[in-house]
Amino acid sequence: MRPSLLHASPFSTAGRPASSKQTFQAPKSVAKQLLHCRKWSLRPHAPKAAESVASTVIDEQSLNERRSSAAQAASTPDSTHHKEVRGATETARATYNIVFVTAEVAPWSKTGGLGDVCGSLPPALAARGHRVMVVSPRYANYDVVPDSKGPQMKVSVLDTEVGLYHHRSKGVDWVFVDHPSYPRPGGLYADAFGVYGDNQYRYTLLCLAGLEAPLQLQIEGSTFGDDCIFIANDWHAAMTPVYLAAKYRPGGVYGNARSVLAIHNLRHQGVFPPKTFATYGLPGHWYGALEWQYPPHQRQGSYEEEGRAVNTMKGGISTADRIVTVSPGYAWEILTPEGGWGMEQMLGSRAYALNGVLNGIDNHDWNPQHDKHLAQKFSVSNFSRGKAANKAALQKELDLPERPEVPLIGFIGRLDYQKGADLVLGVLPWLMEQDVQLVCLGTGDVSLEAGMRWMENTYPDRARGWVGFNVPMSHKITAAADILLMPSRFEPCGLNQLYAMAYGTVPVAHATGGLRDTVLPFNPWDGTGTGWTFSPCTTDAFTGALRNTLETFREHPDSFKALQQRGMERNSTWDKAAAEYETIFGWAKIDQPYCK
Ligand SMILES: Nc1ncnc2c1ncn2[C@@H]1O[C@H](COP(=O)(O)OP(=O)(O)O[C@H]2O[C@H](CO)[C@@H](O)[C@H](O)[C@H]2O)[C@@H](O)[C@H]1O
Repeated sequence: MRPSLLHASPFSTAGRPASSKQTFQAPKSVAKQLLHCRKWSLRPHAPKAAESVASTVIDEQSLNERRSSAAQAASTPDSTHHKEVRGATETARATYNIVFVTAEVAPWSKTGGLGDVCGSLPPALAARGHRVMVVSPRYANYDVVPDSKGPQMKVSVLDTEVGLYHHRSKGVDWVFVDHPSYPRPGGLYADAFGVYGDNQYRYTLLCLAGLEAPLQLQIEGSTFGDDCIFIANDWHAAMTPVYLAAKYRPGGVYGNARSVLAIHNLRHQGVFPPKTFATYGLPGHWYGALEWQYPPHQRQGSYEEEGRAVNTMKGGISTADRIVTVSPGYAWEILTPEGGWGMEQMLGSRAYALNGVLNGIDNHDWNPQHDKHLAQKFSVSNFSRGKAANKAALQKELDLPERPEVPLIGFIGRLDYQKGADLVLGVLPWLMEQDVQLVCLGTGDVSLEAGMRWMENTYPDRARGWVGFNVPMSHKITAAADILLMPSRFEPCGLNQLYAMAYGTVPVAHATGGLRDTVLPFNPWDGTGTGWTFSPCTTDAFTGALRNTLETFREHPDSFKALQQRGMERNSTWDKAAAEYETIFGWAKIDQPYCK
């Protein structure tokens, strides 16, 4: 029986459209006020005295210790410059201590692309000579960190204590934050009853642990020190730049550090009732940096009070030194009312600090030459045979007629508004008349899950709707399919089209965000392109693109094969993105901290 798992969606809260009354306190003026309140605590009572327990409370003694350990760390080889010889010219490339703070990291935790990126960009940066740490929750007893050893250290944050488990692989220091609130029988962020009520608390702990780990965790004889670049990923980590600006810098720590807010999806902003501001332990005058005012027609009532809320993503946008999104196209779209989810004006005010860097893909996990999930591995030199073997294996596994000549179409993704699964159901009646096979894998919205089951029941000889989150199956579909559907309404980058192209599968995608940046439309006249794009995002436009795709598949097999080959030859490695991130870190270091 096929699993019907309730997939945890990464929504703590939905993002909402623009406010006409934004109340944002200019960070620089805040910084001036903060000069007068350097000593303050995140919690009213004193830290625990136990030696192994470090504290986030900043007092003069701990400040001095931190200053000296930062100076010590600065003298370790990792934070010095190293030289790279390029031909006859010797150039110095700065290396950085980089700290990712993220709610998920593959292979340990993943509900979507955030996990993939945070599992594969850090090793790419480490391979370029940087010292890299990734701080993420320990949702389960990961086997890389045996329980018997216990956490390497404990740190006091807010009103509690978290353990830090360290594991080193791929040149990266993976730090898992241990706290009773992380492991849950449901998903990472939600269960059958909805999103967890304490997500704000859980991810505040993560941000603070992410700021403490570089200062306190001894790794191979030294800490990362306080000259770091923090990459705060999405709303879960967006309080990292806020704390850096409101708590650490005014306390004399992390003066040389910089923060980068990485926006993978602006729709999810981490919105909570205004009264919860008190739980952050921030001085009252920082409320304005987080406050968000919704106009009456956009209020949902669940989080706001008279339209007011604290919005963690807004806090990140208003305090981070730099902002990065996961494609250049999306960096532009979030400055528009259509793509900004209410943040377009805030982001517009920071446009000079905003860049788009296209995601790469993990060249080992998502490589048809090494993929352990495939019935037959293949490369660009033998992809026709390899894909045919994988197609036959998938048809057999899913009990579909084993027909090599029929176009096999795939869809993989969250079943929600963003991914346009409803558009797949919308084109279904037409598509099912075209003698094709369709295999969908996804989970999310209950009505769309029901739609998938209805599809399979209605077209048992040509459609399969697998409701669940299944990584091996996603690899098998990507390898076996001839065509992959990505009718996303918006797509900050999108990884499935990149995986598809690397596996010789031709994407048919809505021309939006990262999809427009990566899927070059097929041009039959000059033989260029790697797929089909369509716009507007309607079933008619989608049908038109699919009609062209199927006609090319059937009537012009050589053109289709050339399309597949061009996709496989496309360079999607992380190295290019890692180099672009380096440039941005350099810009961040040249500038003064945005909030100090
Ligand atoms: N049912 C299922 N079973 C198994 N695997 C499944 C699955 N559903 C999805 N996946 C996998 O999850 C990942 C989803 O990647 P996307 O790029 O679509 O990310 P997502 O929208 O979550 O993330 C956000 O962040 C990423 C990373 O920056 C951006 O690319 C993206 O546009 C943005 O919305 C892929 O690896 C996919 O194969």
